[in-house]
Amino acid sequence: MNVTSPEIPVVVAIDGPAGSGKSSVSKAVARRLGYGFLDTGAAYRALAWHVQASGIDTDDAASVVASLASFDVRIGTDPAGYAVHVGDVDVTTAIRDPEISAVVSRVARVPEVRTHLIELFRASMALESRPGIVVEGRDITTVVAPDAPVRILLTASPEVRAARRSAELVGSATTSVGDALRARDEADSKVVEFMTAADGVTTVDSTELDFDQTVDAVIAVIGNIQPVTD
Ligand SMILES: Nc1ncnc2c1ncn2[C@@H]1O[C@H](COP(=O)(O)OP(=O)(O)O)[C@@H](O)[C@H]1O
Ligand SMILES: Nc1ccn([C@@H]2O[C@H](COP(=O)(O)OP(=O)(O)O)[C@@H](O)[C@H]2O)c(=O)n1
Repeated sequence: MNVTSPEIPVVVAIDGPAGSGKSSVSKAVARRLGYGFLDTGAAYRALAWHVQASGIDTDDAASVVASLASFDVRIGTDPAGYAVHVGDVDVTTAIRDPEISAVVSRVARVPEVRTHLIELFRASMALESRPGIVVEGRDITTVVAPDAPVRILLTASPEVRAARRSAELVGSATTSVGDALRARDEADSKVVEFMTAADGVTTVDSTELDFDQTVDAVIAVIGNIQPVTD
């Protein structure tokens, strides 16, 4: 019998550049461990969607900040039934559109946006009812949850990341996907550091690993730090 079930869920913090496998690997890790899963990038994407749906220019920072008042976002933490809603609209698929990818960095660079969303992430982490939660993004290991017991930087070479992402986008050439990823990483890097591991953060490089090997590598890092229970 488990009489020591923690009130505060164990946080596994994972950061990395676009296409490194953060969402898919984190979701698989969460499923295996019976943990929750929080995709923080989805919140920034959902805000970019909301801003565009409201007819606001994503470059107009003051209007983007004002739009936070009507930004009713819900991101589930069930890794098996992952969905993102803004109000009543299911935007799970729409926020993956390359059109959103092209503008999301513009809303993510606004300090008031980051403060607002970080509060939402911390509230969601605190409310998690499973024994742990895998939280992935760009600044989880450094800003959102710097005290997390497990902190990982998931990387892969730019060529491999572009190839993986273009395989998902039917009809997109690897070179144009690679250019778009590079441009987004460059824009995001001006706001948060996620290309190199901060002190105490373990790097998992998936360039030479297949998907299952990458999940195993992340589980191994978690297992090294805290006992993994069924
Ligand atoms: N180690 C891996 N080997 C092969 N494909 C992978 C690996 N990790 C992730 N993928 C695939 O690469 C694509 C991009 O992964 P994703 O999780 O969306 O990355 P991110 O969230 O970092 O942008 C997905 O189709 C995913 O299934
Ligand atoms: N913790 C985070 C997560 C995402 N983001 C922003 O949100 C965007 C989309 O994140 P994402 O994780 O969905 O992107 P992918 O790496 O999956 O393509 C990033 O390009 C960043 O601009 C952020 O600023 N901080």
